[in-house]
Amino acid sequence: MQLTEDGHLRQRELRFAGRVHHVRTLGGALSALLVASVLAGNGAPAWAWVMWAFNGFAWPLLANWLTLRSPEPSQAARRYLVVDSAAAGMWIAVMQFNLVPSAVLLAMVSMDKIAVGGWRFLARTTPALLAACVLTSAVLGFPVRLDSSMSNVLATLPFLFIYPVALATITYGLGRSVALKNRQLERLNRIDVLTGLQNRRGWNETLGAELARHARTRRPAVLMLVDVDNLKAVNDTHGHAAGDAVLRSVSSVLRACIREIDTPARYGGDEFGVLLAEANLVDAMRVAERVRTAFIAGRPAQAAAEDCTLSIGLAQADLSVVNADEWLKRADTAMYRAKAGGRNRVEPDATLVRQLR
Ligand SMILES: Nc1nc2c(ncn2[C@@H]2O[C@H](COP(=O)(O)OP(=O)(O)OP(=O)(O)O)[C@@H](O)[C@H]2O)c(=O)[nH]1
Repeated sequence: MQLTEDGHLRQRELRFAGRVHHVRTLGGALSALLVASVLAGNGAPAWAWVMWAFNGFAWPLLANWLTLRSPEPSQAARRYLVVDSAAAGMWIAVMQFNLVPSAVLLAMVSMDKIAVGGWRFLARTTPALLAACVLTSAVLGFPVRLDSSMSNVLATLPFLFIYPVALATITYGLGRSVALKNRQLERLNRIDVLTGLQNRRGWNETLGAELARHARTRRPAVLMLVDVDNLKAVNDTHGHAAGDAVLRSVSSVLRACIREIDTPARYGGDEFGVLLAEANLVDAMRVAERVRTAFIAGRPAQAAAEDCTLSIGLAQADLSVVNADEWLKRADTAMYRAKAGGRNRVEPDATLVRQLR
């Protein structure tokens, strides 16, 4: 099933909300342990335990339920993260600033805000944390008991170890998937959608690399430029889809007629190219002839009806070819000679002609 742009956006928002939910559920349970150890040590009243149970175990479920019902889950998730910060501020005050649990709670709450939205998001949530902390402390009469007992420290350890590891695992996974998507995009940027061949951008790089190799090793290479004859007539008479079918059939012929080490590409609208590696002039002429005749043999009926054929120009790499543009220009000149000579033919560029004689 194909998703609309809105559908994709919502799915992305829901994935984000899902991640926030999992982290909050884990953080809620782990922080409940450290808060419980301080509450127990301080002989906290019943209302504190009710709030503890709600915040540690019911709030993650409620926040997730509200987030999923929201038309904008991502924004809702961020809103409830601000509530999390406020809750942390409140618990720090309720724990009477018990040093180790308070410091760890503050560090973890800050860490997940930075993981979600960087320092800006931390700055957005910190006022809520401070306000809740000051307000709660004021209501309780500003009690301060900094000492942390051994049981406070032990109850803090699971939060201290498990939470950062979980957060780092999620962050690493996200980083990997972004890197993977970037690589996919980079690949797609070099591919022609209609034919699946390399596009001009990718091919130009391939040509540059081949020229550099030639300068180093003097290994031969020939650039073959293929232009479809009369494609406009196919488009005009039989429609654009018929023209597309012709272009696809050219790409199939190219693939079928060349070797693994050769690189075919769609160079422009109805222009194709093949980099024939390790090929001399005689090899290249033979391949080009094979391409020309194979296309005629297998071309779609509409292409045959419009006398749609291939004009092919060849240019060999040599040391006077300084860059890919120069190489292409030579092949282009040869290809236009093929057009001028009546189309449906193969022409080598002028330097090759001299060698042939
Ligand atoms: N169907 C289709 N047509 C395309 C595509 N890209 C370019 N064309 C068409 O290719 C045609 C190229 O026209 P021309 O340059 O006049 O070439 P031609 O009709 O093949 O004639 P000659 O090259 O002179 O033999 C134009 O009609 C373009 O619209 C494409 O992706 N699909």
